[in-house]
Amino acid sequence: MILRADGVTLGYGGRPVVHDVTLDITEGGVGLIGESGSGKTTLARAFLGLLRPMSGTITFNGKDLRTAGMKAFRKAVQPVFQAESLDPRMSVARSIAEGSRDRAAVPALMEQVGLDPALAARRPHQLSGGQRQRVVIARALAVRPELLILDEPTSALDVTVQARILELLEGLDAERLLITHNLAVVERLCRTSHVLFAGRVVESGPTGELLRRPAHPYTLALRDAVPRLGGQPPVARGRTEAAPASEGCPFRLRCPLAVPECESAPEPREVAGRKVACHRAELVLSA
Ligand SMILES: Nc1ncnc2c1ncn2[C@@H]1O[C@H](COP(=O)(O)OP(=O)(O)OP(=O)(O)O)[C@@H](O)[C@H]1O
Repeated sequence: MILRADGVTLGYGGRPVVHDVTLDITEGGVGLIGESGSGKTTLARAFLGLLRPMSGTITFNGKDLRTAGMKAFRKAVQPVFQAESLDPRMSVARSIAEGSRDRAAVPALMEQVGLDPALAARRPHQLSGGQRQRVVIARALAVRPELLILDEPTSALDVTVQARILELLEGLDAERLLITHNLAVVERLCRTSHVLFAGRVVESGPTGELLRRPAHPYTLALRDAVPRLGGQPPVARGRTEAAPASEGCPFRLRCPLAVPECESAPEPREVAGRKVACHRAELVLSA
């Protein structure tokens, strides 16, 4: 299964919020990382066929989503959204079988995601947060998808429950596209990551390397904003509140390394095994 965005621009009411994104969903998990408002969910909605590109194409097995057989696509690509999306009036069993219409498969699916089948008659409010998230995952798995699109699947959960859900997700056969601002989660579930800033992919590459040795100052800022247990508080780099620049490099008003050259938009280029849109990538790598 191949899902690909090619030069995709997305927006609402004619106003673009994601610009010219090209990326493939490759094996081993793909992460979309970026702060709130960077366009992660918008891109995920387009990959689910829920939002049409203003320009560019999304292809599924080589066919434009606009003309691909939507029935096969809807089965192959399933969303795993936050547990709050469960219908409060539906029992666990009904929620899980909603897409597949196969009630007989429910007990096995519940066991697969670590839920006691005895909970089948409960409503969402009678479950813990972790149990609700398992229902959401079982519901997606019910149609045997090839790709799961996960939007912050663990962010509402406490750390120990989060760890168990991550274990469950790691063990599934389906490929995954994961949206998160949690770098530890993306490192665990995604071999490849794309960092979004202001609706643009600013850096792409192998997740581990990208986080250990960022080449874009925004990736560096994201990584250093993660408080480390027992470590120093994060150092504020640049002006963290500045709005994205509308011309040139969008990050330049926040960037501590910006130079006049950054007033012209950087083209993505290959540097140290990843793709990065920054005039100063070599300097960032040597930091
Ligand atoms: N339905 C909508 N109508 C108009 N603008 C929208 C809509 N949904 C999102 N936007 C805008 O699109 C931009 C990207 O939003 P998006 O939800 O994709 O970001 P995100 O990275 O997923 O953020 P978060 O992590 O907070 O979910 C934001 O500026 C947002 O205000």
